[in-house]
Amino acid sequence: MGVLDDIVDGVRQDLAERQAAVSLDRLKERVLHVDPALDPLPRFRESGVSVIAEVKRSSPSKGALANIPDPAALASAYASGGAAAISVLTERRRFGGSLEDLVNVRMSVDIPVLRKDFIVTAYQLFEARANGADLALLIVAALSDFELVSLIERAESIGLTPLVEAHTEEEIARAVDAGAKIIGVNARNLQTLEVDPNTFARLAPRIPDGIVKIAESGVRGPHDVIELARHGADVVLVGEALVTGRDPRLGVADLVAAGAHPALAHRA
Ligand SMILES: O=C(O)c1ccccc1NCC(=O)[C@H](O)[C@H](O)COP(=O)(O)O
Repeated sequence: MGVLDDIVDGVRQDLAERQAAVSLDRLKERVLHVDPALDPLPRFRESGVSVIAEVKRSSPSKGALANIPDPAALASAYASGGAAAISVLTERRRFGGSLEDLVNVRMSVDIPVLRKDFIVTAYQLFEARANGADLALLIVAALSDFELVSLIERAESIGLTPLVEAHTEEEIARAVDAGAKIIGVNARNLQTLEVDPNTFARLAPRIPDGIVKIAESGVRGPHDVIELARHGADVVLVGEALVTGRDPRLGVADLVAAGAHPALAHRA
């Protein structure tokens, strides 16, 4: 069993417990009363590279990364540094996250918030929206074509914007065919955990114009942002470099400044 399958297995076990505690009908009711979702697309389509800054405590590849006692304070710092959105890892077993983190971050910022998790059922989408998420991650490698299409449709029907993640040429094609409006190219192979920094440059030309292109994983600093922008990235999603860096606000501000560099005005 690869790492991704192992993670999804644990996610399904935790999910069964939550489903036993809170019915889908109860979640649907909560979704009706939550504030409308924010649309991230206009910001992602602005000139310059947008930054999605991640709340990430630990990971399967690196173990413990950062003690984050107050995710809301971290998210506020990211927002004041100019982040376009916040990513919150809500998976518990391998990333140390929770839906509580999502709620706390939601209450602390007025920019879009992504639920970054291993979503395999509509129930998790309702959970995401009920707890204030504006976007939800859908990982192509974890889903059949039928599941991907139906989860995209379900997400959109409740106001969530799906970020569809791919790591290979074939997964990009599946994401495009499923109707993704935002595709994240993850440089990390989720079965082996290896990060190949050339993944975005190799796969971005496969993504049709009009679809927002996000470069995910392994972004270490401003130089990487400039390189990814040259290859057509609209957005970068950064976790480890920010949570292990010296100052989250300045860390984001440096990435935003790199992505706004005038030399990138005519980027691919
Ligand atoms: O980060 C991991 O080790 C990981 C392993 C298996 C599945 C997902 C994983 N990470 C989730 C992410 O996609 C990253 O947190 C995100 O792209 C940010 O990456 P980084 O900037 O390299 O922390």
